[in-house]
Amino acid sequence: MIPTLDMHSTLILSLSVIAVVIVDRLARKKRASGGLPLPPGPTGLPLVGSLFSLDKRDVFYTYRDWTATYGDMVYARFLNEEMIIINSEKIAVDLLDKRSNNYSDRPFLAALKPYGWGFSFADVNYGDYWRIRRKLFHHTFRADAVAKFQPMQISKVHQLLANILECPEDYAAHLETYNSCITMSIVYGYDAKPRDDPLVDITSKAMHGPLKVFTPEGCPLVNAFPFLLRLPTWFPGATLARHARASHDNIQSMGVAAIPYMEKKMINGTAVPSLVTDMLERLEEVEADKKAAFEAAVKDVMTTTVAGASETTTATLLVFILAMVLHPEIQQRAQVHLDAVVGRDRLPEFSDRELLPYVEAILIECMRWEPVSPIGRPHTATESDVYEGYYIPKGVTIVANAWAMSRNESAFPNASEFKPERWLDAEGRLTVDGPPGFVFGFGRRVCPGRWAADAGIWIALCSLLANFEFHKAKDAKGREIDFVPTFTTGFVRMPDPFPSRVVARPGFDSERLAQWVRAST
Ligand code: HEM
Repeated sequence: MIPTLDMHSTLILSLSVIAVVIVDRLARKKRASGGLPLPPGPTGLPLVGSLFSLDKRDVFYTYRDWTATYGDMVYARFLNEEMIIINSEKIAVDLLDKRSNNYSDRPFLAALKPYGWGFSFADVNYGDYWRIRRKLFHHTFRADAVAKFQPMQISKVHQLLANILECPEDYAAHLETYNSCITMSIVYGYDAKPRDDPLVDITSKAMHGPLKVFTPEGCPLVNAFPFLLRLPTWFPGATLARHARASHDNIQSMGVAAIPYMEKKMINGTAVPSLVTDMLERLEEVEADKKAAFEAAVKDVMTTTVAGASETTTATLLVFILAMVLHPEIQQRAQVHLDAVVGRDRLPEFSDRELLPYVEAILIECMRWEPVSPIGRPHTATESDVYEGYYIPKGVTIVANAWAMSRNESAFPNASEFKPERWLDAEGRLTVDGPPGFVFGFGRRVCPGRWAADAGIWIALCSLLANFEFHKAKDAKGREIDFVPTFTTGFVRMPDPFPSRVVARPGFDSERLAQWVRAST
């Protein structure tokens, strides 16, 4: 949510400037469209467009509701930003996947650099600058490279189980620590403490908050009034500038926090394989005059990785716990499967995965049921285009509404229900080989961290199910507390805290865990 802005005095002046810009842009578009119509959409108000029609918390509801009136591809304007919202997976695939040479760019975000997020290759324009960074990232995170992280992911899962045994009510914080520890290990080879680790804390502080300004309703506002980001922080009403400065400082601290650790490890020869060591090996092959650019790209990749991984995986595991609390029968059924395959005298391993289709279906259904990235990341059209007779203007922001796609009743009957069986045939075999495409985005910008994410989520989900039960919390009279789930807002959406109880399954305690861990190493 955008911080409340004290900007009435500047608003009128700025609106008149925008009015000129809008009139000019619309006139140009009319001329360039060759008479073809824009996709249908709400008319909106003069100047502000449809900005005030959006759901205050979750814009994807409004976007989806527009489908009933305007169809699956909706054109809307927010201030001077034009947007095409895609509510169907087929259209998203047709445009963002099949015509990815035209739809791989990102829209301009005025807040990006002032907030300290200039490092993020997830947000830069499509071109060589992005390509170099994505290639470096891919080198460490491609499907056939991530298996090398499995032993580390297993050991972090053991820590997660120990943390939850010790303090079950703090499971959300333990999940966040689990994911941060994995990311720190992959990026820096850093062995984070299971609790209160300084580097994890710095990272968490840097990641929380700024994501909320990079929202579809936030961006047009900030893009239209970029000077608000640059006001002196002492200026009355300079809330946005203060937020930006704080975020910038936090990102700076995060960027340098791991360096002393890495230097020490390098000097004494104890650095473990990581993205950084991978990159340093490659640095040796880089020509002298290109080394500085390569190092800059590596720094961007490191920080983007930490950012990309920061909330998404935790959010998915929280959705899983929510689903288990709401559906005890599904939880029990999964535990029967787990007990049959893993037994009750060891911890789950990656090699169990193929034998656990029901657990796999739970994971896929978690990702479909409440997509943690409900509107993905915006793309933009590099050149004007035509789709099914509609004109798509160059530079228009394209939003693929994953949440609407997850609610497609013809693909997912009773879509708002959590039903792992939708991914299984009558014999209990999986009918798909992964979550639906909209979960991880589209085309050349599709999430490149999905294989690492998938492994980290699967082993945690499986280990938690095998060893804990998830229930609704009880009131003073011992009755279960019913609740309606609510979710955070922003690019990453996760369940708000809900009344729950996590208890170890019979026979599982710290002694047993220590025994199993010893036996598995
Ligand atoms: C459940 C977990 C995750 C989900 C649901 C998710 C989802 C997404 C989505 C929807 C996008 C935008 C795709 C598009 O533009 O169409 C994205 C981009 C990205 N993700 Fe993920 N992600 C997850 C985990 C991760 C992890 C663990 C990492 C890092 C290790 C990561 C790194 C990135 C990066 C770097 C991009 C930007 C790609 C680019 O612009 O070229 N993600 N992710």
